[in-house]
Amino acid sequence: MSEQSAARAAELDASDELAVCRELFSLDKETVYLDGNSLGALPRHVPDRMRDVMEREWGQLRIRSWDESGWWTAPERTGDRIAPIIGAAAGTTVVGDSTSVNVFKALVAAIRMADPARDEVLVDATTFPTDGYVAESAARMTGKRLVPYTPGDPMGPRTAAVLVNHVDYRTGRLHDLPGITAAAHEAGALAVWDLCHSAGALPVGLEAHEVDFAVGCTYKYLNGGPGSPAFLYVRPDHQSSFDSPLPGWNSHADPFGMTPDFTPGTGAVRGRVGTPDILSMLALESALDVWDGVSIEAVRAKSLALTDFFLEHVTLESVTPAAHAERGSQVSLRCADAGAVMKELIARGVVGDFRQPDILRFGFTPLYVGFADAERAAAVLASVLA
Ligand SMILES: Cc1ncc(COP(=O)(O)O)c(C=O)c1O
Ligand SMILES: Nc1c(O)cccc1C(=O)C[C@H](N)C(=O)O
Repeated sequence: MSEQSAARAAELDASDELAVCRELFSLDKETVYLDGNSLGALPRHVPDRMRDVMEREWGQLRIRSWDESGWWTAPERTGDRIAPIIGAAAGTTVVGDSTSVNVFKALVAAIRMADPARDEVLVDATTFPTDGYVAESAARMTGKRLVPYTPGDPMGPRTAAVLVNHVDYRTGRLHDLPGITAAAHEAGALAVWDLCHSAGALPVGLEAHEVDFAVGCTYKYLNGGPGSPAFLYVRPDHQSSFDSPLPGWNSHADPFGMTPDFTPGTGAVRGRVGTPDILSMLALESALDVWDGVSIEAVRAKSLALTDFFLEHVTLESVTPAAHAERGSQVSLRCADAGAVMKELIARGVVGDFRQPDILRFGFTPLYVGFADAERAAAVLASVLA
């Protein structure tokens, strides 16, 4: 890579308003970390917070912490921290369970909300596998037919609901959330979005686009830590009719009434099921501090600039669209022997990942990845390929 590229990267880093955020994360100089679309980096302050959670809240206060340390309300409170990042209002988003489980809740609830005469459930033809598996089971359980959906396909009077990944995990293609949601509504159907690869990476605008349900994981661009709980969004005007297929005592209007009959709670709590995974939840809540004062628009602008820069400096074929409107926050390159090439990249300090059959995937997390990282990754890739 030329000195010119390095100088250009330095210039871009110098004028980057988000560059200061990198210091908030635990990273090492030897590594270019481009796998935040799989597991986000650790915000430096989280271990101290977790020490306090373990030693004081759990160790000393024990059971009292459900109230006194706010454990009981952590799912809604943490949901309210995520809501502005995905363009949602307070009280619409709850944190808990995995994305897979939340896909099940959202999709079955959407099917139950649709006209029962509608017999088709559409699922993104290139979906991340778990959504497809869950959708197949949800369709089978509700007596519907599962139909693969490619954005642009018509929806009609048979469509009950459509489930789409906002950003394709393999190619990094950004799907048209406003357009697909509007098309679903025009056809009389409900739209469910999987935001795993867009939450924290780009503006989503759930409320503005009247999305019915959305789910997403928090361990990628939201840096919640391995296996941190997912989120579930229910549109405000659907909340009173949201009929969760997994009602549990935590979604009951009066959990400690412990009555045999189920009366759903109001608002976001309906999306809860059982006892929340408090340690992971509180690590996530703490990790979200890095978003204080950060706008998702600034994150998007830097993400596009970073991926543009990287694309300009690589020679392999990109399967990630060149058009900004169709690009998430990753670059996926087609490469012969991609598995072995990625192994070598990692050995040389550039961490991305490999996806079957021939994809090198590089995730760009604007809060901690800079232009010098992109430049070094492209240079190391060129040397591995040579
Ligand atoms: C689009 C998408 N949906 C779902 C998941 C995973 O869901 P879970 O957290 O339940 O494993 C991932 C990544 O693992 C993903 O990329
Ligand atoms: N959730 C993961 C895990 O538990 C282990 C390894 C990777 C993951 C991932 O998140 C993969 C990711 N969703 C993907 O886009 O491929």
